Parts: sequence; C-alpha cells; structure tokens
Amino acid sequence: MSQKNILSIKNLAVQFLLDKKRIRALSSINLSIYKREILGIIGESGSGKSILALSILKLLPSNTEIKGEILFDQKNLINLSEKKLSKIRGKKIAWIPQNPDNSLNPLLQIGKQISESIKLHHKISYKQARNTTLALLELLQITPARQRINQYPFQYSGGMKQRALVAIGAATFPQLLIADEPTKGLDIVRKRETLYFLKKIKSATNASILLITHDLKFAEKICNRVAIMYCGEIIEISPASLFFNKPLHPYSIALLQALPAQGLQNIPGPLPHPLSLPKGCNFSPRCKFFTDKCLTQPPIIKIKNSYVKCWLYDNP
Ligand SMILES: Nc1ncnc2c1ncn2[C@@H]1O[C@H](COP(=O)(O)OP(=O)(O)OP(=O)(O)O)[C@@H](O)[C@H]1O
Ligand code: NI
Repeated sequence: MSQKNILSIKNLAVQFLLDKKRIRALSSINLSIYKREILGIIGESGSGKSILALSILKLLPSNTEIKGEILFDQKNLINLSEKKLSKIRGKKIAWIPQNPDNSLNPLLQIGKQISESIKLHHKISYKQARNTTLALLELLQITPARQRINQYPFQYSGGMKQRALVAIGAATFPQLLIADEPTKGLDIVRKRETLYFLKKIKSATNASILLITHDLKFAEKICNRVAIMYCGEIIEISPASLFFNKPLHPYSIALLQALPAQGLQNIPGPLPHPLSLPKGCNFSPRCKFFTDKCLTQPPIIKIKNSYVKCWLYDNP
C-alpha cells in the first residue's frame, strides 16, 4: 500500500468549556491517514472517537476550544474559514451519518438526495449527475436502479436506507470518507452487507476511510490499521494484522481479552472521569503491569510499524 498521507493530525487537543470548567475531550492526538487505507478508530464509549471525527469536519459545538493542526491539501483545517471549509466538507471529506431516519429527507426522492450531493460540489449537468446516481445505486445494489432513483425513503428497507447514506457520502468521490459506527445496532447479516459495500465503495472511489467503531470483530475484517483510544488519547496505532494477533498496550490486550470468543474477561475498575483523570498514564489504575514509572506521562515508542504509549516498552 502506498503510504502517502492524505491527512495528518498533529498535537490536536480539544476541550469543552462548561460552567467555567474545562473538560478535556482529546489531548495530544498525532495521527496520519494514508491514501486508500481503512483506518479504524477503536475505543469504549466516551473515549473521544466521535469528537475526533467532528474535529476533522470542524463540526464541534461553539463551547469548544481546539488546538493543533489537521493538515489536508496543505491546509490546516483548524484555521480555515467556514467558507473555505465548506468547499472541503461534504466534497473532499465526506461523512456517512449513523442514523438513516434522522439523516435522509423523508420528502425528497432518494435519487434527488444523491444527485444534489453531487451537484453541490461538481459543476455537472443534470444528466451526468443522474447517471452517476444510477451507477452508485447499482454499485450498492439498490435495484432496479431506474425505479429506486425516483422513490422516497419510506419505500426503502432499513438496509437500503443505510446504503443510500453511503451513496450520498460517496457521491462526491471524496478523498476521505468518515463512517461513525456504521454497524451500530445491525444484525450479523446487515453487518456483513455493510462490510461488503464499504469495501466496494472504497475501491470504486479510491477514498480512504476513517471508520469509527467499538466493534472489534468488524474492525478486524475491514481495517488496514487501527488506532486505539482511551480517555481522549491514542494509546496504540498498529497495522490491523499485527494488532489482532499481538496487541501491545495493556489496554489493547485487555480489550481483546474482553471479547466473547476470548472468554469475556472484563477490564477491572471503572473508566476514569474526564474531570478527574489519574496522574501519568490514564490506564495506570486499571493496569496489571503497573509500576511507579506509570505515574508520569508514558513515552510513545515505535515498534516496527506500530506506536504504543506505554512505559512497558521503554528499554533504555
Ligand atoms: N458538547 C459537549 N460538551 C461537553 N462534553 C462533551 C460534549 N460532547 C462530547 N463530550 C464529552 O467528550 C467525551 C468524548 O465523547 P465522544 O462522543 O467523542 O465519545 P465516543 O468515543 O464517540 O463514544 P460513543 O462510542 O459512545 O459514541 C465524552 O466524555 C463526552 O461526554
Ligand atoms: Ni461516538
């Protein structure tokens, strides 16, 4: 795989200001997304996955303080005006929302919603937009496409609506497609479908995909690399093939052991509250490899193609 970066996040920090308190949502995030890869962002609920995605799209609430760099097309998205950003968002960086019923317009034909997405960003004729829409419907097996293009959301099944969202996201042929929990609440058959169609869209559009999930099994099947989040930090980045065989960070190890197939060993202790994070490593109170060193910030260590933020691997 070519390792050209299409997006680089450097020292990203996000805080929410609430009642004069600062809640740290993300700190010192460093992450690159390679061309044509599927990068999984994995972590428990509240670890900051969605906030990371929303930072890239700059769709955070107004009480947010954001620092650092998100480099895309040689621009720092954080400093970009709303006007310039609107040329990127939805066009070069697109988003597949989670819930079809909140995201599709019930009063507009699906075909219109897809072709509007195309026309919004590309100066093409009605006919060209319609042909691209038909091709996308075919690709996502929303068939017969010529009939489905004129139908309304209520005439689609749940699975078709989900795929229609994928089509809207892919309609602009973005360089980066962000999918937030695309398998949430789906049964095994629908999960398998989502896997298949995401892969199909990736090869048809050449997009990179940032996939947010806490479904480890799904991530294993689809991701090239994974980044593991804990309390608003990335604690490990690894090629998926390595991660699922030999996770490095003690939290990653515990996370994989908590899978049903591994006997469901729960991770002891609670997730720290964002307002009272522990000293040093955020995972230290729950870690079975704890030593006194862990009371100071762990270094980020590179091991082959992986990065891990843990004292365990610091062998001077
Ligand atoms: N608008 C906000 N104001 C204050 N805190 C917020 C706001 N939005 C999110 N947070 C906090 O930021 C942290 C990260 O939230 P985020 O939604 O990114 O988690 P997540 O990993 O996506 O979780 P899930 O898997 O449940 O979707 C959480 O502690 C959350 O409570
Ligand atoms: Ni989320």
